[in-house]
Amino acid sequence: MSLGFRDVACVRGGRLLFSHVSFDLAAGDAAIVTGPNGVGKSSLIRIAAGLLAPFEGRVACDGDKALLTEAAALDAERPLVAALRFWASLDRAPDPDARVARAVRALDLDALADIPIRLLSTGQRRRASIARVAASEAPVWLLDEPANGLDSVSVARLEAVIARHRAGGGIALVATHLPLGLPGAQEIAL
Ligand SMILES: Nc1ncnc2c1ncn2[C@@H]1O[C@H](COP(=O)(O)OP(=O)(O)OP(=O)(O)O)[C@@H](O)[C@H]1O
Repeated sequence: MSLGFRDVACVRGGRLLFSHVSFDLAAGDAAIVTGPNGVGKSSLIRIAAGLLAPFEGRVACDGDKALLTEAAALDAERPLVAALRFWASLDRAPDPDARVARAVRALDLDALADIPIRLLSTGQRRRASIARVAASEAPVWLLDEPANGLDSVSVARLEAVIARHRAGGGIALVATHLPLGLPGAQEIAL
């Protein structure tokens, strides 16, 4: 699996946000996208996800992708585990229930399993969204500000989940303005 940007430029609303962004990520690699508000970090993640076309350059991705953005992308009315199972059952990987169970444990969400998404706190909902990505077991994770709203214990859990993903050969591309421990990650400073 791999994810590569070659001389990628991004234009939004007629304005050039960045250009000549190149990087290559292979199995086990991570990159952190940094820069001030409005520089284009979320836009870069959306380009990697295939939701936004690059203005110039090329993006190559070999492997299924899982995307985390500001929106939880979980059914607000469903209980947490049911909402996660909905997505997990659509993934290519086998055994959705086991994948959800592993992700729920990793994000310490067991006690909230039956609570509807709409009743979760900001940080709990963010942990649920991270669990959605983790449960997908997709090889390429695209995470936009995953640490937003998390307390320090949850940030440590997020770091551990990403580390395990990489140890299993996964790739993580992470936009963040908060410090995040991703050992050996490349920095893409916009
Ligand atoms: N759909 C759009 N149409 C026009 N301009 C847009 C659109 N979406 C985003 N922009 C602009 O693109 C610029 C970059 O936005 P983006 O969300 O990628 O930045 P960011 O680096 O992630 O910012 P932040 O740190 O505040 O999250 C901003 O000036 C924003 O207003």
